[in-house]
Amino acid sequence: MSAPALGAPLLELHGVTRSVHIPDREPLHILQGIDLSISTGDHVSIQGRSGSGKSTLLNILGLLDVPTTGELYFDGRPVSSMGEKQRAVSRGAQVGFIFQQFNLLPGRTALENVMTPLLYARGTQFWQRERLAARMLERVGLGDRLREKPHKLSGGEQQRIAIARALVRSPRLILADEPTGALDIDTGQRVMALLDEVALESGAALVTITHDANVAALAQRHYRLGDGILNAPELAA
Ligand SMILES: Nc1ncnc2c1ncn2[C@@H]1O[C@H](COP(=O)(O)OP(=O)(O)OP(=O)(O)O)[C@@H](O)[C@H]1O
Repeated sequence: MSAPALGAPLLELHGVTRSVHIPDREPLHILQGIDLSISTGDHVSIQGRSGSGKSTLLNILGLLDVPTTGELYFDGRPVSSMGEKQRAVSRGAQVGFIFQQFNLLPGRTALENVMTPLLYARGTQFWQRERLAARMLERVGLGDRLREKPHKLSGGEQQRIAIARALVRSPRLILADEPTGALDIDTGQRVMALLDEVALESGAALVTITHDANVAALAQRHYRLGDGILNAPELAA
């Protein structure tokens, strides 16, 4: 399959809600009718207070969870028509995740960590996994630390390994959940600049979830989530 043109819609949400039912209590309506369109090459940020539903939305965007009502189209395909297995396959091939606490495997080297998503890949990606992982680590400036284990590296370096791991399968969508939350301000800014650059270079869409207004402001479109509703975007200056 050839790569999609930049600017083509990758994710479309129409009236997406998410509610949870807790025994003996009123249902909790976490997301209340989200409309959102994200294209390849976009960098979108979503800012919101703790408990506003950011992780719930991220789980839906990343095919980890499904809307209660409404529809999510991933690459033109309604997610409601996909079974759990199909969602898992699409997620593995098309979505890269970056977390606040890096979530690296502690006993494994930088290279082994970045190779992990390729263990489930098929064809060339599988056979060339060591070369692809080394190339990604070089791209994030860690070409000389391939055999290092995470505990020997700084927070910023660990997050760069996580970026390499998220990008190694050339996903169409990168979801970053508080990517600078465990870093100091300067390191966080450098890591975000790198993430922005490598995402753009790969043609992926980048969605950054953050509490931090400075991190949010790096995106082309900046949304706020509050009371389960997504506001109209603020465009970057
Ligand atoms: N499965 C669940 N059962 C009960 N309540 C839930 C469930 N999932 C989420 N919630 C509640 O829904 C609200 C939104 O949760 P969510 O984790 O999406 O918020 P968030 O914006 O990511 O918060 P934070 O920034 O603190 O991580 C919270 O009040 C949370 O307690």
